Amino acid sequence: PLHDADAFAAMRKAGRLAAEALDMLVPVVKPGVTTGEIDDLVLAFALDHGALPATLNYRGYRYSTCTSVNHVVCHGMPNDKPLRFGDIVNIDVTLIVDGWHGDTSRMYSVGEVSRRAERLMDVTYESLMRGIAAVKPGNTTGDIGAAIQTFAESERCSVVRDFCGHGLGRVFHDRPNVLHYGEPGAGVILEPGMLFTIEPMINLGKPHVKILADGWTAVTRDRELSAQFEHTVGVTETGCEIFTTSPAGLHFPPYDLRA
Ligand SMILES: CCc1ccsc1-c1ccc(O)c(O)c1
Ligand SMILES: [Mn+2]
Ligand SMILES: [Mn+2]
Repeated sequence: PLHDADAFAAMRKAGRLAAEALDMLVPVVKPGVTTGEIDDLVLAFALDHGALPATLNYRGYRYSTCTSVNHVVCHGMPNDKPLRFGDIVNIDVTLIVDGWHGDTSRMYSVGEVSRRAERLMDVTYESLMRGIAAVKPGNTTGDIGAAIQTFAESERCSVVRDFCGHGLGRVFHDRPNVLHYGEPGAGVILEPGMLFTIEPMINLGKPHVKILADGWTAVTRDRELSAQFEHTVGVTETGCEIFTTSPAGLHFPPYDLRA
């Protein structure tokens, strides 16, 4: 049977709103703004649109976003520290719309950033898109991970192993786990109707991560830069549909704010 049309319609709505929240932040993310202010804006955006952030009070996490700066790999907590010229920051938003989850994250450049930071963000975005290109019925989650790992490592970057993509829908996290590394043909066979995220974290240095004393913040052990992009996708009869594409075409930096 065709994949569940009602679920896809609901996921399009949730995914689009989460992408619009990230678009809204493009003119906001600049030197001097704090990640706490960014978090407040996303909560207000969600409430203004009748949505709720999925991370708020999720497993004791008390924020509407994750804001992961420079060598923070993921789960960076919003705080009162101003972003600095030259920082790169991942902002991760999951919005619940009519009970359905749209989960997406993007990188933002604060002012201008180094060529190596630019290259890392480009490699990470391309890694995500290579993973998405592997999504079609009959392929497996291992094909997704192998595509990401092969490309990232061909660019002399490394893949974080400690966190993975995940099934979602009316719940935030479900099976299958979607690893960002692995062997072709391994894992779960993809079928039309499956809903999951792909959210590779790519490091300039070694893959190793440690969790800070706050119990959330994951950082690279070697303190080298890390980047992440995340999309929510649905498997169709012929491939997949990306639910979290930027309606404004603002996929990755440097966003041309001069426009
Ligand atoms: C901070 C929210 C959270 C807490 C435990 S895992 C997690 C999280 C954060 C971003 C995500 O994209 C995700 O799938 C889970
Ligand atoms: Mn996310
Ligand atoms: Mn996720």
